[in-house]
Amino acid sequence: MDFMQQLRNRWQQADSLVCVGLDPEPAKFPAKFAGDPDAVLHFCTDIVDATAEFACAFKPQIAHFAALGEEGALQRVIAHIHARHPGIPVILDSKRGDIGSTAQHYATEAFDRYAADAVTANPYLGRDSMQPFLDRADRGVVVLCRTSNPGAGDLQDLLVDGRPLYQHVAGKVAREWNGNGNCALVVGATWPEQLREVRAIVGDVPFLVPGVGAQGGDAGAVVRNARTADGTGLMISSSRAVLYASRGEDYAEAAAAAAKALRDEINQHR
Ligand SMILES: O=c1ccn([C@@H]2O[C@H](COP(=O)(O)O)[C@@H](O)[C@H]2O)c(=O)[nH]1
Repeated sequence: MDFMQQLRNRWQQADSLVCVGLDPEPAKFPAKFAGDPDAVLHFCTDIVDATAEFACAFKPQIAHFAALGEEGALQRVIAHIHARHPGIPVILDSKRGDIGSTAQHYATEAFDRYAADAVTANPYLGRDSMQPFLDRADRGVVVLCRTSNPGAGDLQDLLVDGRPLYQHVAGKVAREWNGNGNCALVVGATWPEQLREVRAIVGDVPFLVPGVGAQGGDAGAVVRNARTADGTGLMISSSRAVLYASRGEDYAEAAAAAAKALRDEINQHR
């Protein structure tokens, strides 16, 4: 089943728009993982199993694994999600983008090496740099549009033909790059007004929305401004606020409670 169909099914079956981010930081792990050579793998799979019922997607962030030399753990975490929680799509957050011949290898990395269902991608090298991802019609391509960070506007807000650059990205993705229907957009929860504007440009294209939880975005405002007519269209992503809800022995239960609380808060506004 392709990424978009999996996502739609999951929105309905789990009644959830929550994406659980997997950003392992061993210094924040509970004490029981000290001395475990597979701590990253074990912590992440514990979190996955605890939060799966509340998740429409999981989003491992590649730098959090690669910086630790834990690419093997990333592969095994994704394999674990597919085996134990089939139907929950995995978005590899790697923000790739390069000339076409290199981008082809990034697509192979995300979809074949890691078996991700979707990947985040940086559009600023243009259409040819996105083509190897777009051509994988069964996989999702989640294009950076208006990111959640404080400096997002430095470049993304520059006016081009009277409109901010991020609006051009939104229009291009929705009208030119989405021939296979496999595109989504990253729009930060920290920018409710831009969420509303981008939704008006792109119709029902799904949004990956990081920035609730540790970055302070308002989940209710995200939903009110950016849901689609059927009350879906969003993958609202939280990493640290779920992963590190407790550093004690109850870390898995606390993560589950945080994911459930986010799901319930979101659903109040749908
Ligand atoms: O615009 C963006 C794009 C990606 N991210 C990533 O999402 C998570 C956010 O983590 P929190 O702990 O929930 O703040 C992280 O992996 C970022 O690399 C983003 O924050 N903003």
